Amino acid sequence: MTDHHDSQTTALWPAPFASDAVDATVTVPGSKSVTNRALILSALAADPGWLRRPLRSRDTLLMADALRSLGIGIEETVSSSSELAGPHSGRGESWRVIPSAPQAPASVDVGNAGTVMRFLPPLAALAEGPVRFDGDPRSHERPLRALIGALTALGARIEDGGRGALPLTVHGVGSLEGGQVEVDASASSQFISALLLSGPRFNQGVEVRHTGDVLPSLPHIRMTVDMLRRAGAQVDAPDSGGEPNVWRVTPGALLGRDLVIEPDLSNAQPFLAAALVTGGRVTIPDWPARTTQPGDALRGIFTEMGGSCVLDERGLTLTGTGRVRGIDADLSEVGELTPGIAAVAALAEGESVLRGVAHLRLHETDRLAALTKEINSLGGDVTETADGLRIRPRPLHGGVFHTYEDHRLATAGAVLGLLVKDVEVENVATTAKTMPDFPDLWHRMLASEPATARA
Ligand SMILES: O=C(O)C1=C[C@@H](OP(=O)(O)O)[C@@H](O)[C@H](O)C1
Ligand SMILES: C=C(OP(=O)(O)O)C(=O)O
Repeated sequence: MTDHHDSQTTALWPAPFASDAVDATVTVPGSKSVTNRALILSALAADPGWLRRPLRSRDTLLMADALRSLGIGIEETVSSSSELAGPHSGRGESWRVIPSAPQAPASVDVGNAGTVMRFLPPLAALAEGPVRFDGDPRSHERPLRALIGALTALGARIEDGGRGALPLTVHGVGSLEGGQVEVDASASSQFISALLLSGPRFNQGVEVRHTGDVLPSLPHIRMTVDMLRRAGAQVDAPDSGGEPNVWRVTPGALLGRDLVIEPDLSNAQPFLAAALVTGGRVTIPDWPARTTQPGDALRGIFTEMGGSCVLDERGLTLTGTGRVRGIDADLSEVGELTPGIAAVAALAEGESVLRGVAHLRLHETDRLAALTKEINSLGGDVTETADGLRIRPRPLHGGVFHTYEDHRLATAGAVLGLLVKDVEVENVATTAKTMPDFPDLWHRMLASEPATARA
């Protein structure tokens, strides 16, 4: 939770107050997690592939730029064809990825993207020469030690000054031996996803054994396994009859694919929350019938908190009654949903306890400390527990909601502002990490125009 004082980060956005129940259709942009996995898998493929309707945000542009600096071709095309854009979106963007062996020397800016700082070092180990990684000040504090240790055990040489963190340099020799490795991924599931994604290209493939006592964000590991299999990789996983806590990827070529990126269901959260807390109705088009995205759990969570959900050919529609119930929930599988759930819980009728999310202290900011401080500064009653938050609703008042360069803090502040007059969200532009159009989509939702994001 560091404070920043330049003019952009201190700019205040008056969060719109909802004088009526919202009633809107909101097309949300593509999934960050799917886009960045698709970029890695296409970069490692044997032939060119396409990403249709990729997310274009800070995290995905950083990934694309990093891959380009490693010699991978990524061409962006915009088409007005409604076929590519989908029925609800006016434009369609496609990225064509032309794979090649990763080139060094290269330099990678990871920003504050967990997916870039974790998924790219294993791929960089396949280059011949040094690849330097650095990023925002916060990236130096985010966990990386267990991944550095695992990659070193698999044959990579990594120079990190013993910090176990960024900045670091991966010195590749053109290939990586791979094989069996142990990793404690209790700080981030992304360590496991990182090793698996490049695993098909290691000489011996990879067998990853998680040794920690907890493992967060399991759906994100399932997403990795699912996308690897769709790209032609052979993967054994605990879910498909394998040993618990062990994942195995066989060496082999990956297919270049033509992939339509699903909407980001975690970024649908603030819009669904708006329907819930105002007693309105919001439809998110193109909600997938089957998905590994953790945001799909919102259907159950927001139903338990008082909404009702219908998934049909129009997409997912959440209808609220205006009454919001507190919840006692283990969010370890869906940690990235915590800030949005905390905002709704602060507006509920009863107490909430959110558990299983101690690792959020090492996300974009210390999310448990930030949510506690900011909701309490508006008059709330939030206390941190060892692994989460206890939230007792109180009448809230306006004030500045600081966001600590965390996109999900900014969207949580916007949800509070719907029911609390005069909330000002500091640095709403930080939503650009995963949803640059957020302020526009939010205003359009409130104006009850069907809102359309850049696809
Ligand atoms: O693999 C991914 O795409 C992600 C995994 C999760 O990370 P952690 O396991 O570090 O929480 C999640 O919070 C993050 O937003 C995206
Ligand atoms: C934790 C998150 O991001 P990252 O990919 O940077 O870990 C998030 O988006 O909530």
